[in-house]
Amino acid sequence: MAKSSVLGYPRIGAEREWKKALEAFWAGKLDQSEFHEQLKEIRLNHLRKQMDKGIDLIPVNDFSYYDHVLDTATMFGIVPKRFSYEGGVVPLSLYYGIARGTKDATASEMTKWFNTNYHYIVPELDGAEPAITENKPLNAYREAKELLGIEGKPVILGPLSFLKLSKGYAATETDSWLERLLPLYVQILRELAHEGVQWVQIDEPILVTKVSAEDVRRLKSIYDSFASAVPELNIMLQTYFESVENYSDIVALPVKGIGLDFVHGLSGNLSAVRQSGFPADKVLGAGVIDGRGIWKASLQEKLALLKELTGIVSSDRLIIQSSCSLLHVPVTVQNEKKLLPELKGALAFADEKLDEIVLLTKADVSGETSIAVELVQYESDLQALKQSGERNRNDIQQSVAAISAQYPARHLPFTERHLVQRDKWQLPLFPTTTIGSFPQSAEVRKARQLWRKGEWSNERYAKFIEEQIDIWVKLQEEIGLDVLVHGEFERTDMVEFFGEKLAGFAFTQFGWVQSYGSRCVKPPIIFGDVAFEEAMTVEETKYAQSKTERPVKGMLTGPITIMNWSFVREDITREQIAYQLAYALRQEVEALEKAGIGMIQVDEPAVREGLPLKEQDQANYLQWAVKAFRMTTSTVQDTTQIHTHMCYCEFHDMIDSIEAMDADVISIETSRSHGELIHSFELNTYELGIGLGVYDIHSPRVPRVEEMSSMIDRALRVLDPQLFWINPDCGLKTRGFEETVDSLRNMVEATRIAREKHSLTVK
Ligand SMILES: CN1c2c(nc(N)[nH]c2=O)NC[C@@H]1CNc1ccc(C(=O)N[C@@H](CCC(=O)N[C@@H](CCC(=O)N[C@@H](CCC(=O)O)C(=O)O)C(=O)O)C(=O)O)cc1
Ligand SMILES: N[C@@H](CCS)C(=O)O
Ligand SMILES: [Zn+2]
Repeated sequence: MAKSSVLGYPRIGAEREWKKALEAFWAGKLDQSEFHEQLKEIRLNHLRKQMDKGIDLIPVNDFSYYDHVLDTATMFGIVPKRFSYEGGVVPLSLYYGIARGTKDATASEMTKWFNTNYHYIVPELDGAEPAITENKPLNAYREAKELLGIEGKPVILGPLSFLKLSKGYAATETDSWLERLLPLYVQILRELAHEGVQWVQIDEPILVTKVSAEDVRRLKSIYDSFASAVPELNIMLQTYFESVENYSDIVALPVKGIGLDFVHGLSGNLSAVRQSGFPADKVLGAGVIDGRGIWKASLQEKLALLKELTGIVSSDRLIIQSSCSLLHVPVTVQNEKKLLPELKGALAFADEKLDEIVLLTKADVSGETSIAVELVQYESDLQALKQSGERNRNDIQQSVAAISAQYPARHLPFTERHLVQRDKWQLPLFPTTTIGSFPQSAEVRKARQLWRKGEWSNERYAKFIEEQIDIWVKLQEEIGLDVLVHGEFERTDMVEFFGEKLAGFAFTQFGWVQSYGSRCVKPPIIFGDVAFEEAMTVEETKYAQSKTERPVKGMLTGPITIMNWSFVREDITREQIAYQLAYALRQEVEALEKAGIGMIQVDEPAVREGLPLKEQDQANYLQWAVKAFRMTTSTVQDTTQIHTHMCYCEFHDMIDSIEAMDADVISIETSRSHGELIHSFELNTYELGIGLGVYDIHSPRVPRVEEMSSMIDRALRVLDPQLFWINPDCGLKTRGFEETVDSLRNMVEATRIAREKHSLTVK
């Protein structure tokens, strides 16, 4: 008989109690033992929930105090050299220091977890002396067993993925690093086996990306050594987010189970299983319930899929599970009270996905009739959404089809636009600017809360926002910035804000997901056709511009980012959704221009994260993503300067596409990866305006002038000084007031020094 499982459960809690505990601890409002107690309570609640729902194999060690990749690194004593660490259990202060930076040391780089909006802390191997500091999976297993009687399934990030996601070593050192790490993994697994653990889930998501022959060899040697060290342990080699490359090598590995994604890797994995079969001595972890989407599954379709799979793998060798960890979806639909019934009826978050998994397993164990009622209910819920008027707006569909039939372009090419814009704007060498947001202080959030509750009128709230703009326009002038912003005080989140004003979106009340550390996002749901209804940003931008002679940049979130940071409908393609968004946002760009705003930034930080994991799908995605950006921005006059901004990922492999977006200026995150992006510009030419972020905004640490000067000097060795801008890495909404002002003052000072140094050499 099939069993049920999930690959991981959200950490944050239905009311974000995890986030609140972390932030209270950091703020000194919880002492360490209270903090541990609160987190334990949250962890146990999550395990209890899975047990009560009837999940057979419940994951443990998926919980984290910040991030599971950081946990793996610290479990092996891998701590960046710049922190003082002399071995042993990594204390919480150091753990959070690595993640968030300290007064004396910068934080580790943070980057996207594959193609999701979750960010992990990149382990730095350089100079590390790996040694086991504590067996975290074992501790988690013991806790679940002793306190709840749960026979947990420890989850561990596998060695190949861990190495591939780390930095600080040369490719030629991969084998020697593997040799150092393998005995540690073996020791962890031995202790688990000794404890009587039955199943261990070893995550190797890297296997869905292009894997070299060398890596396949490494994979074999890793799992051979595990098999000979702990033959009694059932290892589920788990993959997710796409279909595996090298199916036949993977299923030949000496492990008990192979976990495959039959949602996001459906066609590849299913055809591999169909063509090559599945080994008779192994268990198939069938990821049939979407771990990162929010829609109810069609149980009928899932049963048909499972029927096909059980034709190849007998039920007793099948585990019905989520396609990936449920970390990427909100906790429960149950508390949502404000959604349209046809929408709410079609949603499934983490807890509802547990129900779906249990239902499908029940159908396998007791026959389809045992879930007959649910089968009918699910189909009727999905039908109701399909028929919603919001999904069937012919006017929008026709306009978007007409506009997207042509390839959008500005009137003049950049080289000519650049000259016209130089004459118009008369900016100094190395213009300084910021990315858009200024600190969202407690006062700002409180004001918004009061307004949302109806305790503040629209007028009072608008007045409050204007006061914030006043303060920051003055401050920006006083600090000496050249291109100002209004500060985005009216915005909760850069996606949610726009979604709330466009047609076709819905918003949950509690649908939070972890983005990085304690920071969460509440992705909007694009469930209908998207349309512009009224100007969204003109009032605040115009107001800020009225308060200064210096240019104020208008600030929008781009179509691809809005799409990638929302949960989207699945009845039309992502490309179609992107064009609908682009058409709506173009109307906002035009409204800003009409209101006299001559610099407009269209942020696209999430372009990279939407890049398909399979190389063969990437060019097509980039082609329509670039087209959507150009649809948004290309109808403006030549003198109007279009900016864009990107952060949070590696961009070196997509510089050509970034250039094809044809933005007059891009500001791009560089500093947290310690300038690695600059190296890419040594290899690629980039001939549009560019500001490389000169300081990391994720850390409360105020960067020194010399640090920024050296970033600037390094960048100017490879970039055209005439096209170079100076700015922070990203928006400043998460920072405090004083550190922001001090950091910007230092940035302006570093710019002054650079201008002095370079003014003679630049014509
Ligand atoms: C730039 N990034 C973004 C990503 N994805 C997005 N969708 N948006 C992004 O901006 N992905 C990549 C990066 C990730 N970076 C961040 C940066 C910062 C945050 C963040 O600060 N998140 C906040 C929540 C933001 C928000 O919507 N705040 C609301 C308040 C909501 C709230 O907490 N309300 C309280 C009551 C009010 C109070 O007393 O504070 C409640 O409901 O209890 C607002 O401003 O009104 C966070 O706190 O985690 C996320 C990703
Ligand atoms: N304009 C946004 C971009 C964040 S990626 C901000 O400044 O917060
Ligand atoms: Zn950013």
